[in-house]
Amino acid sequence: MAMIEVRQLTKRYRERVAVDHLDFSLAEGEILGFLGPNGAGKSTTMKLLTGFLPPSEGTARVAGFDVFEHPLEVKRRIGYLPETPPLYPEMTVVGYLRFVARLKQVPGRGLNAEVERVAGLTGLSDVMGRLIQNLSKGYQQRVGIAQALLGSPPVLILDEPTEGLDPSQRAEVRALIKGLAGKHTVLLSTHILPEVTMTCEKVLILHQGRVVAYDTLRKLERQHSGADGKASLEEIFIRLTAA
Ligand SMILES: Nc1ncnc2c1ncn2[C@@H]1O[C@H](COP(=O)(O)OP(=O)(O)OP(=O)(O)O)[C@@H](O)[C@H]1O
Repeated sequence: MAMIEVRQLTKRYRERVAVDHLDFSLAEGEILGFLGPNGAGKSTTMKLLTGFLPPSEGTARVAGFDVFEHPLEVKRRIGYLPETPPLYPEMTVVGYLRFVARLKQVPGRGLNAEVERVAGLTGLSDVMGRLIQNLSKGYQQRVGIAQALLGSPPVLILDEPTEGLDPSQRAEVRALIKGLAGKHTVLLSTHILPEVTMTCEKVLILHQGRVVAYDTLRKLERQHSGADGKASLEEIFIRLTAA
């Protein structure tokens, strides 16, 4: 069974078509690099998949549940890092993570251990008592990733998870995401193409709401290679999103 299955998914904001008859699916344990220039429709697709927005047309299923018919079943199976993480700046890191864990119905007895587990994974253990508003942007981003991982949901939807991180934090988060493969199904949106090359086997490139490439990275590179050798993901991206 596909863990994410999107069929003819379409979203219009008045006359603007943000997502245009999108089709893709992800098998269990796959990581899909979800790419596209600014305004291509990535965040809108992620909001449709997580039930934050209703579609204009088409269907989306997560773990076999229709996103719009069974929103609670879907939300229980998804960890979502939106473009702007939903943080409460006046809370401490530990207070916030415990709060989200309760919202996600992590059982009371295992709650502290689960908070510690995600804090360890995201490198937050040393800042648990600090107020979120006093953390650097990179650490705030880690808190956003940590809340998505709470409860170990089978599907993770990460909208630019390394945004605002410095190069070493970025490498850490990349390794973390790579480590999620196999155990979690991950939809990963990013503008950092080497990140995709390092973490994803499969890539989907959106342009003006439509799919312009959807394949394994290896096949795309082969397909776009010329006499001068193998095309890089960056070259492929620029070529397909130029118009
Ligand atoms: N609430 C809204 N009302 C009207 N138009 C919107 C709304 N949200 C997004 N759009 C438009 O829909 C299109 C897709 O936007 P979206 O944010 O999904 O793109 P994106 O690929 O995530 O871009 P970025 O990489 O800049 O985050 C854009 O043209 C955007 O202006």
